[in-house]
Amino acid sequence: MAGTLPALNEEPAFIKLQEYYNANHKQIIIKDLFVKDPKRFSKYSLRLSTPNDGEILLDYSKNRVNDEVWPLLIELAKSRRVEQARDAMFSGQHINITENRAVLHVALRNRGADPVLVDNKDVMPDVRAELQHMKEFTNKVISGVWRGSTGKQITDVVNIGIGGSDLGPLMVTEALKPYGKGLYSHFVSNIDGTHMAEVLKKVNYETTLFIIASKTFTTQETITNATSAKTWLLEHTKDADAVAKHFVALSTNKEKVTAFGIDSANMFGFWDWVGGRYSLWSAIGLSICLSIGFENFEQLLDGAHYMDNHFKSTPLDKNAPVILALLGIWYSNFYNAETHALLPYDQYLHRFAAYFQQGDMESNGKFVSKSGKPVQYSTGPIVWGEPGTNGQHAFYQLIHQGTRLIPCDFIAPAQTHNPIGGGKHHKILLSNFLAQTEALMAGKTADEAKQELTKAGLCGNELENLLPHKVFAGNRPTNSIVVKKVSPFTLGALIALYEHKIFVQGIIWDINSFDQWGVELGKQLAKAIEPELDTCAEVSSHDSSTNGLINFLKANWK
Ligand SMILES: O=P(O)(O)OC[C@H]1O[C@H](O)[C@@H](O)[C@@H](O)[C@@H]1O
Repeated sequence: MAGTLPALNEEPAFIKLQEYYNANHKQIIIKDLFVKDPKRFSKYSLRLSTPNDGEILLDYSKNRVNDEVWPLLIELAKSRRVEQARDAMFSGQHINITENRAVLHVALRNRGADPVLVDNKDVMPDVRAELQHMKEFTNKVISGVWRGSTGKQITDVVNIGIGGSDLGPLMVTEALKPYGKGLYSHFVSNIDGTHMAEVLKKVNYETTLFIIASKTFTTQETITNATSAKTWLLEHTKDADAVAKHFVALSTNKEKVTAFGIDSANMFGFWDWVGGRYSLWSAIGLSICLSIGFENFEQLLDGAHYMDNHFKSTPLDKNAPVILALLGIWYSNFYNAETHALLPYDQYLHRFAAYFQQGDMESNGKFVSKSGKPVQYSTGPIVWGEPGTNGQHAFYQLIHQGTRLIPCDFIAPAQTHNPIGGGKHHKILLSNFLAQTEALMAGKTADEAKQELTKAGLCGNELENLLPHKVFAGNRPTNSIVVKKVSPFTLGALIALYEHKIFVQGIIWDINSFDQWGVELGKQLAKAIEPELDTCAEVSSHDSSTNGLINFLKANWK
C-alpha cells in the first residue's frame, strides 16, 4: 500500500510543474507545437490492438502539453506512487479507508485463471459462481423457459434501481442496443411516481420481469418503487405466488431481500468490495445480460479486463488511463479548468456522460485528503456532455468562444451500426467530430476572419464592428478516442479506461475515491421533513426559506 503522501501542492514534482506553468504557459500554443514537430501526432497518440475488435486510438496530441511538460507530469504520477496504489487495488488491499473495504471491481472481470485475494480469501470462485447463475437465468428468460405466473413468455424487463444500480445498466443497454436479443428494457430510478407510472403504462403484468437492483436494499427510492411495482402486480393477479415469477433481486443484502418477499433463490449477489458506481460488472449487470445476452455481457467483461491488463502492465507514459488522468490534472490544477466534457459522436452512447457524472463526481468530489485534512487544491471536475452533433447546436458556442477553458474528450466509432443513406450520415457525423477538434485547436485569427469578411463583401465600420465577434482564440484542448465500432468489447474497454483515469486522479489528489458520504446529508434531512408533510399545521422548525417552501407546498398540493 502506498505510504503517506505530502500535500499535492507541496509535492516537489507539483511545484516544478507550477513553476513551469507560471513561466511558460502563455507560450504553449497547440497549433504551433504541430508546426514545430511533424511527429507530434505519433508522439502523443496511442494505438491499442484488441484481439478481435480492431484498434483503439487515443489521440492526445491536441493538448497544451509539450516535451517539457510531459516528463514533469509523468514525474508527478511517479512521485504520487500511482503504480504502487494501482497494485494495492489489484491485490485486494483495503484502499477504501473510510469504509475499510477492498476495491475490486477488477475481480468481477478477471477473465484469467489468477486468484484475487481479499483478506486472504480467493474471491474468484464466488465471482464465477454468480456469473454462472446469471448466465443460466439469462438463457432461461431469453429462450422462454422462464415464464410469468400465467405461463406467458417474458417480453419486458424493468430494472428498478438508482445511482450505481441504474446508470451503468441503462447506459450499457442503450449503448449496445444493436446487440439486443428481443426483450424490451425499461429503467425506473426516480422516486417521482411519474417514472414508474409511465413504464407501467407500457408493460403487461403477465409478461414483465422486475429486477430490483440495490446494493444495500435500503435505498428509499428503490424500495418505494419496488413496493409499488409489487402492489401493481398483485392488483392484477391476486396470486401472491406470482411475485416469485416476476421479481428478482440484485443485492449484497440477503436479509433485506428476503424481508421484501423475494425468494433468495431469485437473488443475485455481490460483495461489499464492489462500489455502486463500479457495479455494472457484477450481478447489477443482469438487466444488461437480459438485453444483449450473456455471451455479449462476457465480451463486455473481456473488454474491461483487456483495459485492466493495459493499466496494470504498461509504463506510465504509454498508459492510456494515466495519460487521461494527467492531462485532467494539468488543466484542473494549473489552468483552473472547472469542468470536463465527454462528447461521444455516437447516438447509442447518449448516456455515457451521465454515467460518468456519477463515476467521476461521486468518486472524486471530495474536499478532504485521505488523512482528513481539507485539500488546498482543486479535486474532481464537473463532468458533463451530450452526444455530437446535438451538443454542437446547443453548448459548443461556449466551448469555442466562452471565457472558460473546457477540456473535451471526443469519442467516435470508425464504423456505424446503421449505415443508412449509403453511409452518408456517418460520414457527416465523423466530419463534424474531426472539424470540431480541429476548430477548437486552431481557432480563427483576426486576420483570417477579416479576409473572410472582406471576401463576403464587407468593409469599413461594418467589417470592423463584426470582426471581434468572428474571432476564435483556439488553443482549446481535446482528446480523441476512436474505436473501430461500439461493440461490447470496446465499450467494456472504454468504461474501464475512464474508471482507471478516475482512480489515478484520486491517487494524485490523495483523496478516497471510493466512498460517497456526500450523498448522506440530504437523505437524512429528507427523512426528517417527510413526516412534516403529513400534518396540516404550518412548519416553523427550519430556516425561514425552508419553512416558506414547505408551507407553500402544503397550501398548494390539494
Ligand atoms: O444500490 P443502492 O444501495 O440502492 O445505492 C444506490 C446509490 O445510492 C447512493 O446514492 C450512493 O450510495 C450511490 O453510490 C449508490 O449507487
